[in-house]
Formats: sequence, C-alpha cells, structure tokens
Amino acid sequence: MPIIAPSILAADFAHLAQDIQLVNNSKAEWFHLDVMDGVFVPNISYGMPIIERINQLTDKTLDVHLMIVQPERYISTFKAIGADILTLHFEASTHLHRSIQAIKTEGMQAGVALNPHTPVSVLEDVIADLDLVLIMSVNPGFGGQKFIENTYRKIEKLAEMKAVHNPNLIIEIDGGVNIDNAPKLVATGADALVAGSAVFNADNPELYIEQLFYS
Ligand SMILES: O=C(CO)[C@H](O)[C@H](O)COP(=O)(O)O
Ligand SMILES: [Co+2]
Repeated sequence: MPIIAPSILAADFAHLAQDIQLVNNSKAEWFHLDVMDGVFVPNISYGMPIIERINQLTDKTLDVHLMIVQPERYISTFKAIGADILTLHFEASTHLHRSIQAIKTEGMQAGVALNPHTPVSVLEDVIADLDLVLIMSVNPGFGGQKFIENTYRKIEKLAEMKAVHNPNLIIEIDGGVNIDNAPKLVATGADALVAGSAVFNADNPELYIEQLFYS
C-alpha cells in the first residue's frame, strides 16, 4: 500500500482544524506541508506557526516540502516545530550533501525534491544518504495543476537507482495525483503519493484517501 500524504495547501484555511481532523481519521499516514517563499517559486503559502499548530493536533508524520531559497538556514527551525521529514529542492541547494547531513543530525528524515526538468541522475552521489526523493509531477508553486506524464519515466529510472544504492529509499510523487493516475504510479515504483486538490475537492475526502490507499 502506498503512503498517502494529503497536501494541506488545498485545505480550507478557515476550517483548518476540521480538515486536520479529517486527515487524522483517514488512512493517510502523513501530512504534506508545502512551504513556499515567493522567490524559489512564484507563490507564498504558509509557514512555521501553521505547521507548529498542526503538529499539536496530530500524531501523524509531518512531511515538510520546502520550496524556498537557502533552505539550509531553516533546518533546525523546522525540527523545533515538529517536522519529521524535511525535503529541500536540489535546485535550491548549493551544498546539498552538507544540508542532507544537517537534516539527519537534527534527527529528521532527509528528502530531496526534483523539479520536472531535473533528471534523477543528479542524485547518484547522494542517493545512499537519503531517506526520500520527491519527484515533482507539476512545476512547483501551485496546487491543482495537470500531472506531467514524463514522471513515469523518472520513477522507472529512480527505482533502478534505488535497487542498486538504497533499497529503503521512499519515492514520493507530488502534483496532480488522483485516483486515475495513482495505480500506475504505484505500479511504476511510487511509495508515497501527495494529493491536495483531488482529496480536498472530493465530495468525501476520507473515502477518496481510502481509494488512493488501495491503488
Ligand atoms: O508541492 C506542491 C506544489 O508545489 C503540492 O504539494 C502539490 O501541488 C499538491 O497539490 P495538487 O495535488 O493539487 O497538485
Ligand atoms: Co509539495
């Protein structure tokens, strides 16, 4: 079964506690939390106070996706507010190896995210140190975008690298995931599926999460 990570970006911020409870009651194992700075991506989402509050309202894993420049500046801050998995972008990280080690030293799981144009091969020399690779299946910055079909090819290649270098690596797919593409994503090698708009726009989000879980 894949790990389902509903993206809170698509939640109703006027009724956030209700949407957190919905995820708590569902088969989702993780909360996916998108932090955008308006510089690395052309959008600003939410930051530390929201994540800190969500951490107080759940026992589930907090999967934090940083879409910010100089993410290394905030590693200890995200640990302090409850992040369990901290994923930063390859494209935003000059000293990626050092940042991965810093995340692990803080006691979090370390992830690296790749934009749609970035080949998985760039991770060859750090893949053994990683807990997770997040493949962006849309261009980062916004929810509700159309899934990019080339993602399957990237999962295949990453799954080959995983088999050789790091069998425990989690392959996470983020963007445009829904119940139509989820089965093929899982069959191709995805271990974790992020879904925002598909979940929170569903008539019954809890049931939708269950359908994704049984993909
Ligand atoms: O990182 C992200 C955007 O940059 C989000 O996690 C992603 O877009 C999820 O939203 P949706 O499922 O609506 O595509
Ligand atoms: Co994300």
